[in-house]
Amino acid sequence: MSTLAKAMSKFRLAVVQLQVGGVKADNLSRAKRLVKEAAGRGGNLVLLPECFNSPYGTSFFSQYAERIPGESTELLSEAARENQVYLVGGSIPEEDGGKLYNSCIVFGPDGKIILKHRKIHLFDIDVPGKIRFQESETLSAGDTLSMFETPFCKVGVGICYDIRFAELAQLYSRQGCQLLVYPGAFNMTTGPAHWELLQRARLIFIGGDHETVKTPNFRHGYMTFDREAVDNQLYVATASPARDESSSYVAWGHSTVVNPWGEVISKAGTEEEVIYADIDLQYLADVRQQIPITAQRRHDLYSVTSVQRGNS
Ligand SMILES: NC(=O)CCC(=O)C(=O)O
Repeated sequence: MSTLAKAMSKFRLAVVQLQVGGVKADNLSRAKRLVKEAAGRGGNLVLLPECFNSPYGTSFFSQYAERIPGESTELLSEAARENQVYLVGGSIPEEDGGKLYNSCIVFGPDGKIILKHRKIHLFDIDVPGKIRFQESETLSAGDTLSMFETPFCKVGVGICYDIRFAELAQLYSRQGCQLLVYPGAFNMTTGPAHWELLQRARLIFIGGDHETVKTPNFRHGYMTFDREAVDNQLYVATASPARDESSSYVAWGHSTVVNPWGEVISKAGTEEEVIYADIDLQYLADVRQQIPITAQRRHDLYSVTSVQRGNS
């Protein structure tokens, strides 16, 4: 492997576990300060939490919502450019066409917007006596997969509840993503039960040695798998807000990075902090060689079929 290839086979991921309060300006200035801190400690790609600029709750989305570009995204663009980092801007409540979305904006090191991911799966759950949350009461769902290229690897983006849907991660992996990032905000009920488990579960997929995906277009409600080989072992990173017991929605915390072997390689506590993980793509390749699930797929027994939603 050439020296350049070796250099590009590793990069530093920084995950900002941000203390989020009710004053947007304070959240933004804290976020900008910690992005700078992350870059100063070698972060090449920086991840912020879900709803990093405002309290997370259906009663807050409309009050804190912004158009994009707007106050929060312009600050993030500046932070990405000033620090020369890829910045996955957590998420913010977005207003567009009279609708509200939970939106993640990704910026390149030049500060330009690379993509916008609108949360595809809205967080609607009801665990009697524990938690009831219905994002769909105020938010609309996105309908597009979101991936971006970096000089290091291809990255797939989901927001929090999106992590529960293996099909999304599988589509990302089949499209060649080697890192999945999820700005999130699990809670004190599902956090201890599922947060880490879901991240570790997203790593390994039954490889498709003859399948990949034409660029799926959710707008037409279908996913099509064609035949081409890609592996499905990846790094997974999640960013949570710091825990605030006084807030109406208490975030679990414990932002985490998991490697392709399923090991937790970096994990935050519950306070505000930045955690770091050195992503080694040669290691990912080694794991894929050691557990060659792609080549072992039993196409004679099963295959992945297209999904056609009712409407076209
Ligand atoms: N903000 C979210 O989508 C929360 C998802 C969550 O807590 C879960 O259990 O899933």
